[in-house]
Order: sequence, then C-alpha cells, then structure tokens
Amino acid sequence: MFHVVLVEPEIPPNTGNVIRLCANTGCTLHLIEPLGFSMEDRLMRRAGLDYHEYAEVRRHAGWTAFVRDLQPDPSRMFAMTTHATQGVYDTAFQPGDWLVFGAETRGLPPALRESFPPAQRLRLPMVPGQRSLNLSNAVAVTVFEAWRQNGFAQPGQAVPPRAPAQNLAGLNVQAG
Ligand SMILES: C[S@@+](CC[C@H](N)C(=O)[O-])C[C@H]1O[C@@H](n2cnc3c(N)ncnc32)[C@H](O)[C@@H]1O
Repeated sequence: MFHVVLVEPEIPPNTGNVIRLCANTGCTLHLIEPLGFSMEDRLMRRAGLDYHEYAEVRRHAGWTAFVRDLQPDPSRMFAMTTHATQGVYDTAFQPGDWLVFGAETRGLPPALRESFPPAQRLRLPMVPGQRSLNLSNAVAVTVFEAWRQNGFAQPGQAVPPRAPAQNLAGLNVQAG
C-alpha cells in the first residue's frame, strides 16, 4: 500500500515492530543503512515474530543508493519530523506514497530533512513540552492515517470512494 522508509534505524525492537506493522498493513519496508544492529538480532526477530516472512523488507546501502535505485516520485515523499508545521492529518495520502522516518536518537539528518519541501515535512501532534514519539509508534499512527484515508484498501483492490465524515451529532461534514 505505502512505502515505509527508516533512515539508519538504531534500536532492534523498533524495526521488528515496524516489520510486523508492514506485514499487517501491506506496506513495503525500506531500511537505509547503516543499521544500528544486525538483521539477525534476537530482539528484532522476536519483535518481528518472523513477520519478515510476510513483509517485503528491502535494504539500501544509503540514501543516495536508495533514490538512485528506486527513483521514488519526489512529489509523493514525506519526511516525518518534529521540525515541521504541516500536519499528518492535514495531508492527503495516496497509495504508493513514501513515508520517511528518522533514527531514534538523531532523527532525520538536517540536510535530508531540509531537502523536502515544507509541505512534505509532516508532524504528528503532541502535547506541549514533549520531544518526540517512539519511532515504531510514529510509523504506526502515520500508516494507519494514510491507510484510513484510502479506505483501508487491500492489495490489488481499487481504493474505495471516501465516505463523507460525520460529526458527533451524526451530521455529514465535508471530508478533509
Ligand atoms: C524518536 S524520534 C527521533 C527523535 C530525535 N531526537 C529528533 O529530535 O528528531 C524517531 C522518528 O520518529 C518520527 N517522529 C517521532 N515523533 C514525531 C512527531 N511528533 N512528528 C513527526 N514525526 C515524529 C520521526 O521520523 C523521527 O525522526
């Protein structure tokens, strides 16, 4: 459905959780090296519960190699960062979009982050004073918002038309 891109992830269970999430939601996972662990790491495998057999996981030697080899459409790539003003919930996602996440302790490298147009740098809301979400949680809520917008379409299935959103009083409101 979507491409999830983890740039230089560091903590094995986070990547394991994301492998499982990608299997659950039909996303392709791209891991941008260097990784902070071995793919054989026990904690990563336990979190992934061998879901890597069900998720497509591709490794890339670095960001440059990733872009060169896959040539993702730059207009459909989104950098997930706390250094953004555009909200995930104000963005319209399409099947095949590329959702790019930074490393646990460092986030996205500033030069890479700044290479995305401001409208494609997206932030998840947090209450004031919070630094960031856990990486695998950030991936999960972003993928589910993007998937929700696309009617939870299944692989090989056309995207169902969006039903009008309803407010709490049950009145139709304009879909955002
Ligand atoms: C644990 S966070 C990185 C924290 C890092 N110290 C920083 O300041 O960016 C790991 C990744 O999760 C994603 N993330 C976490 N919280 C986020 C938020 N509120 N909005 C958007 N992305 C977020 C980003 O891709 C981030 O690079």
